[in-house]
Amino acid sequence: MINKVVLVTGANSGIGLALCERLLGSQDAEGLHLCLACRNMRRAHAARSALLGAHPAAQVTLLQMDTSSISSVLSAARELQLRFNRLDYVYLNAGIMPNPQFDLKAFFRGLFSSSVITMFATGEGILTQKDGVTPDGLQEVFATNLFGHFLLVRELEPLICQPGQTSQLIWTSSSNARRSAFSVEDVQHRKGSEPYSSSKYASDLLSLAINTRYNKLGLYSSVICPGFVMTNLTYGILPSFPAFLWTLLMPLLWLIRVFTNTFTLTPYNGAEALVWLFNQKPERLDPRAKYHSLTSVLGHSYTQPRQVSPITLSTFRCASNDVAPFFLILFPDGCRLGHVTGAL
Ligand SMILES: NC(=O)C1=CN([C@@H]2O[C@H](COP(=O)(O)OP(=O)(O)OC[C@H]3O[C@@H](n4cnc5c(N)ncnc54)[C@H](OP(=O)(O)O)[C@@H]3O)[C@@H](O)[C@H]2O)C=CC1
Ligand SMILES: CC(C)=CCC[C@@H](C)[C@H]1CC[C@H]2C3=C(CC[C@]12C)[C@@]1(C)CCC(=O)C[C@@H]1CC3
Repeated sequence: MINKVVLVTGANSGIGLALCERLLGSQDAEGLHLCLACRNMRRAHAARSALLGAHPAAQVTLLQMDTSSISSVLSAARELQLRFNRLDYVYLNAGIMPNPQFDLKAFFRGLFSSSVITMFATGEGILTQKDGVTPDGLQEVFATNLFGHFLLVRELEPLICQPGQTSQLIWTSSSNARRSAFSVEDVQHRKGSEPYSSSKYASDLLSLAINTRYNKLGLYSSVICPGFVMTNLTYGILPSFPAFLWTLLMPLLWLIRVFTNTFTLTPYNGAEALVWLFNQKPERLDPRAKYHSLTSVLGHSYTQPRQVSPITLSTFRCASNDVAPFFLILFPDGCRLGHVTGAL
């Protein structure tokens, strides 16, 4: 019997896969149906086999979905409506940071500056990316990390906004999300060099907007920060730095935990806040909090809500006028897909 249906995007590796493992290993696993939404079916099958290897009785199904493609998201949403009559949790986790450029000079300057801890906690000032354009004509990072997920949410309304039932959306955001990287004049960050940071900030805003509009329909949205986790995404930041060198650096990375609890490092620890939210009553959550996966010096992982920082909050209030057009783009009444993409 199915009690809860959980959809996870980007579930075939890293934090998404660790989340699936942890959910299946938890006490509430009975009656859980996990649907892994992945763009690459070969990797999706490998992930499913690994999960079933450890939990042979688990209900794990696969769904092909490329969040950067409008047609793929639309057909995945249609397929979900055929397969399920409700979705209890939707983890919007798939994400990319393409062609990252690591500024070594800025890194060494940062090491000897007062902002060293912020640099390690957020990667601020040392990372830029070169974005591409998808066949739909959208910016790749924006389309993958934000827009495809937003479109999915809109298309899944019949499954996630049902009378007498609550559903949760949980976004994997980032400590790299920065207000200053986001502009309503350039929502997709076409002109800048930090599309990743911008897309993650936009997901924080979008989650707030979703709560304003959908809470009355029983749909709740939260954002989490997994911390700094060693995954394919982070290995890509220093491509000339082979994985075994990262392994050699592990003692140093553990040591850095003395200064910042954001070095969660393993996908298991990074998934902490995602698992924590699974067990919460969404009505009791603070919609303005960001839930952080943190790990102590001794390796104990825990979840901590952090209010959106005062700077961001006050900027958000001051910026409510310039943020409004962003929401208008996202939530025009009776909006049709063509209007949304056309407006962008
Ligand atoms: N690692 C870290 O330190 C941090 C990560 N995050 C966020 O965590 C999330 C998970 O990343 P992480 O586990 O680190 O990295 P991984 O690269 O291991 O996982 C990313 C997942 O997203 C999938 N994905 C990428 N593009 C698409 C697409 N177009 N359609 C569908 N799926 C896609 C990947 O699939 P495929 O295998 O096919 O590439 C993969 O399954 C991301 O949103 C990332 O931004 C946030 C903060 C820190
Ligand atoms: C000693 C040593 C070699 C440390 C690693 C330095 C940097 C490569 C990392 C320090 C902080 C990291 C970080 C990220 C990437 C790698 C670092 C810059 C992210 C930006 C990865 C993606 C995110 O969403 C947030 C991460 C914040 C911290």
